[in-house]
Amino acid sequence: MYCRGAAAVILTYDVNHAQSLLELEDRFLGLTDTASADCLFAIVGNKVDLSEEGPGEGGQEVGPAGGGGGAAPRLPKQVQPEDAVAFYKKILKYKMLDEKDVPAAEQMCFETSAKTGHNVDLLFETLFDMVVPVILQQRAQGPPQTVDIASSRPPARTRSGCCA
Ligand SMILES: Nc1nc2c(ncn2[C@@H]2O[C@H](COP(=O)(O)OP(=O)(O)OP(=O)(O)O)[C@@H](O)[C@H]2O)c(=O)[nH]1
Repeated sequence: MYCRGAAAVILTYDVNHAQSLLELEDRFLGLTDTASADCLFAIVGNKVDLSEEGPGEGGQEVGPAGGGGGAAPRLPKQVQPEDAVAFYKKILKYKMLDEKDVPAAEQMCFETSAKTGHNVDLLFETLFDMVVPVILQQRAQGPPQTVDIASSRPPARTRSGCCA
């Protein structure tokens, strides 16, 4: 229901939890069936701030200890970028889309941290840069997909009924 007519879908998993990527495929991919035919898909591995290989608060790389300073111990990263790329390619297959007609997998797979903000702006700016021109073009070309009830005229009064 939420995906109906969607121009872009962001599928998010936890980089420290391999099962979360599998669940995207098993449980959530089918939910995108009602998205628009040329819908864009972004695959987002979140919570990189918790993983051993992830960036620190300022975006710098840190070691397994989490950069010191009492930070939570880092977790071994369970999902690698290439796993996300493979999942993106599975989506294209599922949607019967040709790789030539869609943005490259590497462009649509991100690793983020909602906690530190790492790559969050990049994710949304990349998607908006792709989606907004498409939406503007659709609006310019076709009739609106919604009905403006404020502009519709009231039905003409007709005389009817048993006493008319
Ligand atoms: N460290 C860290 N915690 C996060 C991040 N994003 C979300 N969380 C935390 O993860 C928990 C679940 O976040 P939700 O936004 O509810 O995500 P969800 O997909 O509904 O839940 P989960 O499947 O449990 O991750 C919350 O405690 C969040 O604060 C992140 O990038 N880094």
